[in-house]
Amino acid sequence: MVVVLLTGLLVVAVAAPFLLLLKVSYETFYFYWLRPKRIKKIMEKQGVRGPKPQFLVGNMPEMAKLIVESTVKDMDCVDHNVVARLIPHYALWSKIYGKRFLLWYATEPRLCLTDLEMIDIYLKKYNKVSGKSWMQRQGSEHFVGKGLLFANGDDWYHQRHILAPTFMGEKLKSYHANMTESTEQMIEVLHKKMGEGQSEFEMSEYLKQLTAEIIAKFEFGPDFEKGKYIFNQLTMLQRLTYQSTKHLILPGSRFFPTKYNRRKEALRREVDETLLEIIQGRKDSVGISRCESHGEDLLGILLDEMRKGETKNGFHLNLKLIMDELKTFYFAGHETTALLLTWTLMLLATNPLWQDKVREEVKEICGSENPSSHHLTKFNVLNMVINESLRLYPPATLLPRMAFQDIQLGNLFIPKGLSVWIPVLAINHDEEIWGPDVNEFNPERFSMRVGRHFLPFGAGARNCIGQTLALMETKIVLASLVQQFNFVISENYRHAPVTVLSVQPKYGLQLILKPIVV
Ligand code: HEM
Repeated sequence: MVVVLLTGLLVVAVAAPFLLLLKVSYETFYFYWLRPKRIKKIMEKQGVRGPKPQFLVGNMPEMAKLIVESTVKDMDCVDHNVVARLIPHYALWSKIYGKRFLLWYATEPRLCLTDLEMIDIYLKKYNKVSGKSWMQRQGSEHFVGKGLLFANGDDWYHQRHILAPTFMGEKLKSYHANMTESTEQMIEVLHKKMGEGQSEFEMSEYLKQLTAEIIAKFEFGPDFEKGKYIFNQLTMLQRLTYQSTKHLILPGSRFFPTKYNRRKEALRREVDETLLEIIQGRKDSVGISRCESHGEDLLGILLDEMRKGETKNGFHLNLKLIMDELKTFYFAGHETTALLLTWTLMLLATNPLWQDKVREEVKEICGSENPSSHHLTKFNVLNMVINESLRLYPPATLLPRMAFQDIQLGNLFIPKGLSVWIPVLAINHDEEIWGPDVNEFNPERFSMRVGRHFLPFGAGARNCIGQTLALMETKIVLASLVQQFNFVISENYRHAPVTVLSVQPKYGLQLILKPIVV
């Protein structure tokens, strides 16, 4: 009996690793081969086709080649017809296969969907059974971890619930003073440099620094200088991650000890250590002062929430998640707002009539006062200009959503595991939607209510949580700038939009500023 038992145990001990290996191999095979094949077949049956994918890399090499070719040269003039330049693969494949086609991001099939009614239903009704795909999450894990932007399911729901009040009502208005203060400081620097004889400024860099400071104050309050240091490191991490995305396509490649991976790991550790230092400082000062609150900034709000312990639903905010959230909000809120400001300034500099209109409106509403929260709701022309800028150069060029279960969208069946890829940039430049002047700067088109075809901040429950904050900041900065300066585009400006996660001016934005004398 004992011998049989021992033999049995031995067989299990020897076989277990093989069984495990078999299971892992099957799962990998299923994930990388069987499931995509199944999805391809289902989509083909519905008449949805696309370019032929290559083994493991899908259509990525072709996409990369097309983008390199389309962006190698600057544009001849300030032309907003940018779809063929920024997403040449969309321009090419939508012509061959129709606007609804299937492309392969490595082994992940993505359905390009431009049907506005379907998009509306998918984003609004199916937000609980769709979300960010494995590949997207892997690509961003190093710099934002498991924060709101890449969370799914219940995790996303609880985080959103905790964070939403930070962006509402009086809380939102309380960020106003910091925004004005930082904007004034930037304007002072510009005036000072003009006093020293400088007239041309590379504004995208100024705006990046300004928006980083504003978001650092929003997240870290009195510790914002340390926050800015963390953001610098995060920006480097983001760049490295972008450069190394090409390695993601190989299973397990993020564990390879490559130069990128080692550097990424060192930076990630440095960011986490500095964050922990700030957090410990906060906890210590609460302990010493016996104060109830950890502060009014995002970090304080999150630490207070952690102290409350588990929510009714069993969700517990922990230190790691707080750190992920702080990184997430920088990543989601910094560059997006800086780019909105940059492109809007470029559009105003190249459209002096609209610049004057905005200035007149700001003068009428604010007089010589700094723009404040009660002024912001009265801006109309400025709103139209901002919307037109978001349409022509949307900071978020696409919305990706993977279906986590089979979904029937009207006459279209979306199988579990298929990523839906909503090309916001292409929709924003679609002549059928916007009319023959689609590639012109015409803010007048936003004098009427905007329909569901305008998605700069997404739609449904997973829309941008920071949109009101972003718009408040954008209005304060733009109104303050037009109050102080007249600006024209410099002859050194080269119109060369490129996509590096979002749409950027490749060589920055060179403007000639002239102070307005009152
Ligand atoms: C012009 C500026 C901005 C634009 C154009 C923008 C755009 C977007 C879009 C399109 C989404 C939806 C993404 C998707 O559906 O996959 C999104 C989500 C998000 N945004 Fe923004 N954003 C901006 C500014 C901000 C700011 C200032 C913050 C925070 C301070 C922020 C935080 C977030 C977060 C955390 C999410 C994820 C929300 C969720 O999944 O529940 N964004 N943003």
